[in-house]
Amino acid sequence: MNPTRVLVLNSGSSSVKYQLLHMPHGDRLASGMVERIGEDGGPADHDAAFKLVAGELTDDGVGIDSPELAAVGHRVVHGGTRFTEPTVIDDGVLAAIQELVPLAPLHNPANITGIKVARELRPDLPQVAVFDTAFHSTMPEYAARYAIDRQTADTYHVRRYGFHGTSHAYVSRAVAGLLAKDPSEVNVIVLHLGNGASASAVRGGVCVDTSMGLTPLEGLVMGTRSGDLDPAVVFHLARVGGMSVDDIDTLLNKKSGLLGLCGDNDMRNIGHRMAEGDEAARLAFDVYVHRVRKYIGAYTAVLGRVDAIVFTAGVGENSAAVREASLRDLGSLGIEVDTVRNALRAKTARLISAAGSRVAVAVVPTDEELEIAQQTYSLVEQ
Ligand SMILES: Nc1ncnc2c1ncn2[C@@H]1O[C@H](COP(=O)(O)OP(=O)(O)O)[C@@H](O)[C@H]1O
Ligand SMILES: CC(=O)OP(=O)(O)O
Ligand SMILES: [Mg+2]
Repeated sequence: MNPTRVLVLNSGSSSVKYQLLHMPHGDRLASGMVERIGEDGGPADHDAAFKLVAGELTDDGVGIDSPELAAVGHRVVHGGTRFTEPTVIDDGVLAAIQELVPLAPLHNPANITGIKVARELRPDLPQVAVFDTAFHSTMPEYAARYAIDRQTADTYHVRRYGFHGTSHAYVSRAVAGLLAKDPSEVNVIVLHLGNGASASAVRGGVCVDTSMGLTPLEGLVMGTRSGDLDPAVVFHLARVGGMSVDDIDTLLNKKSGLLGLCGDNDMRNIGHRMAEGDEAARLAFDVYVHRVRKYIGAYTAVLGRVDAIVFTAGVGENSAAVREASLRDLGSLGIEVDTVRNALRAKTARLISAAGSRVAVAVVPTDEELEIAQQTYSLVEQ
């Protein structure tokens, strides 16, 4: 009997999640999560978080020691142009992931820590990297290129890479299933609204544009990241504000977005504050939603025909208010939401569009861990 279990480590900017899955069906045997890394009440950093995770993994029941374990699958956020497929990690691959740290400073170091921890626990197992950037590698060059000097861009690898690709891939395929269609038949706008947030335009199962860029800073308003802004804001803050490049980096990545606008990066708290008439929370919400609407309009034009808009990740799956405000009065684009369906709380994939809506609107819980497990298993099974 070949081993049929896969352990998945998914570390994001503020959390580490793990799951043990039984393949090929993907039944979940164990799971856990460490959250609020670097915040009050949470572990100080990803090293501390992985110590906690390693402790749980060596406990009875989770089975890091199990002979049934076939591989460990790791979410790796930045794969550059080199990694567009799931990859077995050797020292050369690890060094390449390390070289990409400047392009994903909040993420790749944590992914490397996870790889090292898993290697130490099970040096005998294949460790597989599944890259956030991979699904976006199919973007046409005119979508991936920034309009700057080509030679400079090429020398410094400056281009749109896109992130959350594992989620965009999973969710765009799942929504096709919900519509009883093959992924190749549907054009989808995916809105991954978590702590990090990104939109993508997926034509027939292939990504043709996405909102995140060289790094996971561009695009939508996020928990602590600004998303799109005039690049001259950076020069202005340096020249007139006297801020260093590192200060500005920290400002835009960690002190902006919802947090910068109203002091709160959690959409739940923002909802409570809005209910009490808090003006700053209302403005943060309005800025956030306005940006989502702009990307829906942009990707509608990019795709030409849109079959489905799908919301996923913490905010997208749970905030009926964000979904409602993002799609309000878009009947001219063929988008009509059923307010009752939208307000229902559920943990399953579901349609929330009105019966006559030309564009289907759906909520699909993302499952990056299952997607990583499947990609990992199909690589090591051969
Ligand atoms: N019930 C809810 N209503 C509104 N927002 C929610 C709810 N539950 C979670 N969220 C939002 O989801 C965010 C986290 O999303 P998640 O996808 O788990 O983030 P990440 O994986 O990027 O760390 C939180 O910041 C919170 O604002
Ligand atoms: C790429 C990215 O932003 O990831 P996360 O949402 O986990 O921070
Ligand atoms: Mg996430």
